[in-house]
Amino acid sequence: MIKRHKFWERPNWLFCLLLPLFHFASVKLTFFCAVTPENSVVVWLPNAVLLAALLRFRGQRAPLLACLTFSSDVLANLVPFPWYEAVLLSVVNLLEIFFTYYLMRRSGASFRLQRVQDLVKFILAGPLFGAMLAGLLAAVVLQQFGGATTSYLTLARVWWFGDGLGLLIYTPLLLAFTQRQHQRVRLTRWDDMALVLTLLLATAILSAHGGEIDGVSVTPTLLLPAVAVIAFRFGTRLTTLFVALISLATAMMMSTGLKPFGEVAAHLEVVRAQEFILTLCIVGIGFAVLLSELQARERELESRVRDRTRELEQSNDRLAAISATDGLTGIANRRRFDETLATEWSRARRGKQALMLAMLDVDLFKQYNDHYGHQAGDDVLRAVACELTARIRRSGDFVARYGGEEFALIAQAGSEEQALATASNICRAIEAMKTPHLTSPVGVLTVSVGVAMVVPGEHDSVVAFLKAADAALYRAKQLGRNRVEVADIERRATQQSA
Ligand SMILES: Nc1nc2c(ncn2[C@@H]2O[C@H](COP(=O)(O)OP(=O)(O)OP(=O)(O)O)[C@@H](O)[C@H]2O)c(=O)[nH]1
Repeated sequence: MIKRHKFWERPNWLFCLLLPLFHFASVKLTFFCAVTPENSVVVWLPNAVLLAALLRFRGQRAPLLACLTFSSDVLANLVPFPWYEAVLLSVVNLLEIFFTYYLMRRSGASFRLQRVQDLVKFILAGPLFGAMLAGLLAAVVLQQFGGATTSYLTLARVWWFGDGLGLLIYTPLLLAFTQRQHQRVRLTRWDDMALVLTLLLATAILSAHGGEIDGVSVTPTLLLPAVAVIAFRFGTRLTTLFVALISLATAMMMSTGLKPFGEVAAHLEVVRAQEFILTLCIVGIGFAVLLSELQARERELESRVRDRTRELEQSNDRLAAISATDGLTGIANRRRFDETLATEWSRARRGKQALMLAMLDVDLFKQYNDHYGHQAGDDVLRAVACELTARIRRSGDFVARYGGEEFALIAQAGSEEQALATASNICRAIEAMKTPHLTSPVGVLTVSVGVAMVVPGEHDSVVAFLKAADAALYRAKQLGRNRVEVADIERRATQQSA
């Protein structure tokens, strides 16, 4: 099985086999509906087959496709015309299609015909100029070789309109059914019924001899509002199909002598039918394409707004992360620390859990800076931050740079002993880094730590908690540095050297 999207990538062998068959059938169908002695037809469908193929495949294998449809055109024309006339008329058809294709390429129109501007370019290139050229040439052939009795201008006009309408109706129809539509129309049972009723109404109107149904005067113009509603409700695909069916029905009724446009001369009847179908096309297909373009623009706008909102959210997230991060060490900053402490405080209070806060300060850091330089001081702060982060074990634990050479650790601790052990470990870990500090009595870089631990109660405050940890840190400094002091929150002094 050839997949649908693959099938439409390039004209493959299957397509090349089907194209002339389809083209031949379309010529036969069109002749079946021929109404004038010169074989003038209301709508000439076959040219749209090759044009749609050229547009769909963007001109790939154009000579091959042209040869295939030319052969089928000549073959089908051999029945109503002598061979030289059949060949000449097929050449005219080919010229029309390639001239249209050339004009569309030159105008830069998208071959998908899904925007109004592309549809307008297509109408100018095909139904207007391409079909007009064919009409002027075909009328010469019909008069010179076919011995047609109708005037040259009438022949040219009927041919032009027939070809033009064929291109106008069937090219968008064939393209619509061979390419993906922006939006799929889901038909309800009511929609199906409305479509069938409209087709019945159309049949009744077209078979009313351009006159009356049960005393009510009706003309085919009555179908215009119906086609407008179809375009509004069902999109390009179904509208072009509907217009194609109506045009086919019109031609067939004329060919069977039903005279939907009243008792008028044959060539005048063709002209009236063509004008009616032209109006139907402009209203139906034009409206459908306009609506589909507006809907596509709306979708594009919505998707752009979605993209922009996502970008904005991402940059907001980035900004939030930047505003919560310390630029030098890359860990959380004071602002984030304040937020986290407040959150953890509330959580611990709700869950009646113990909360531990450790404030760390690098010892004799001014002297370190003075001795090793500010840059080396920065490196040390980064190294301490790195070590603290590595020491965090549980997911709820949190480390921040509180300011200057001071850091803070928030953690859940089961007991005061645990909190003390954690702080002591950190203290020893920093000393174990063995960062030379010649102006310190220890000879290496050390930190002092003040620890506070509490199960937050109703009368406790986070500010007092912070102050207690700070006071413990101050005590650690006073008592000789490189040590841990535990805050005396419940008036129980605990002291431990690191
Ligand atoms: N290199 C560097 N130094 C900083 C930074 N922030 C603060 N400092 C320095 O840290 C030093 C802190 O000095 P002090 O408050 O006197 O404390 P200390 O020298 O560590 O003495 P103790 O705390 O009593 O052990 C000052 O010299 C500040 O300039 C920083 O981001 N980078």
